[in-house]
Amino acid sequence: MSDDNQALGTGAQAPGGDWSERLFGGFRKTSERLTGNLSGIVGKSRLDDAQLDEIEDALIMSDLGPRAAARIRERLAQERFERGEIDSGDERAIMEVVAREIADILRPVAKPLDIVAFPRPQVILTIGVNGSGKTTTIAKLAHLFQEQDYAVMLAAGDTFRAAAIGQLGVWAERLDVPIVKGPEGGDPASVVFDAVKAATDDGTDVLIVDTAGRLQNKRELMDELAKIRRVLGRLNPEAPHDVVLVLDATNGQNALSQIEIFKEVAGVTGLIMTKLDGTARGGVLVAAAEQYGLPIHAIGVGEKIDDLRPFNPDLLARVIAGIA
Ligand SMILES: Nc1nc2c(ncn2[C@@H]2O[C@H](COP(=O)(O)OP(=O)(O)OP(=O)(O)O)[C@@H](O)[C@H]2O)c(=O)[nH]1
Repeated sequence: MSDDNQALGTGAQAPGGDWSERLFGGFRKTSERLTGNLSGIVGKSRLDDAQLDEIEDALIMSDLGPRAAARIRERLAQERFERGEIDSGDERAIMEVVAREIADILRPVAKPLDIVAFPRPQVILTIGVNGSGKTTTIAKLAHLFQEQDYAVMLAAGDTFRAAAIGQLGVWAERLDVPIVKGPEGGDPASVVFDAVKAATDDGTDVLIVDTAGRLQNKRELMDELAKIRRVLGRLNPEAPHDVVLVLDATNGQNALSQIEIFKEVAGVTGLIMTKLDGTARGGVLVAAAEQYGLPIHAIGVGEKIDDLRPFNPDLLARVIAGIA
């Protein structure tokens, strides 16, 4: 088992330079944007109200969202009050405060996806718009659970597009995990029914279900998910145990409206944010945590099978603030 995946399962930080280097590399653009936005402000004058306003605006411009920005501003104002004056020229001291508040925002939502369902299988429904990285994330999760010695099965519940079924099939073959699929245009609920039956009969620990993410037709999506839930419930009243929304960080604030919609139509129980590598919009992770308080299970920082990282709030906060 790799350190990365062990860490994801336990929520702890894995040792080893490679792990952190890749995480830092992934978040480089986000932290550069944040520090870039702030560097024109801090160090200019005393940390007065006007400057705090500018810092708040810069945090909003860095995708952290108005609520997190207001919290950070408040914390800076408080520290200035308590400690006398934060030297505004001391960028490091300011970024330490920023990181502390971000960590406080992220800590309550850090929750690894643990396999605890009894009876098995634990059914994880994955949802998200096309292109969010859902299929890749399913593969990464399957790999992670395999590494933890769980028996994994996939269900190709996105019967809307042949490509989606095919892509998941390729991953299943590569990972050597069984997959249950139906014909293109078939009934997703019937695929899910077959999958739960097969997983139960085989003593599978985790069943990861792909679903179609057609947000353009909310009603249809809602009906489809409701039907999947009904069918699942018939076989196992506890299922689905998890409804994981996969979000693409490069969508920035749009990712937040997706949370809003999917929460309403699908009863989201947790988030995985992907493509945090190579985007300057990683601040949206903080906005999502602050606004919705939904558990964040992991983050995607690349296209490779082990590019799913644990959600480590303290480390992430420092990485985002550029002081890790
Ligand atoms: N850089 C980066 N690319 C990613 C990440 N996760 C997924 N991708 C890529 O994003 C693209 C879309 O990923 P998919 O997994 O196919 O997304 P999907 O949501 O299933 O999309 P559809 O197949 O269109 O339904 C692929 O090229 C993936 O390799 C990530 O964390 N980082």
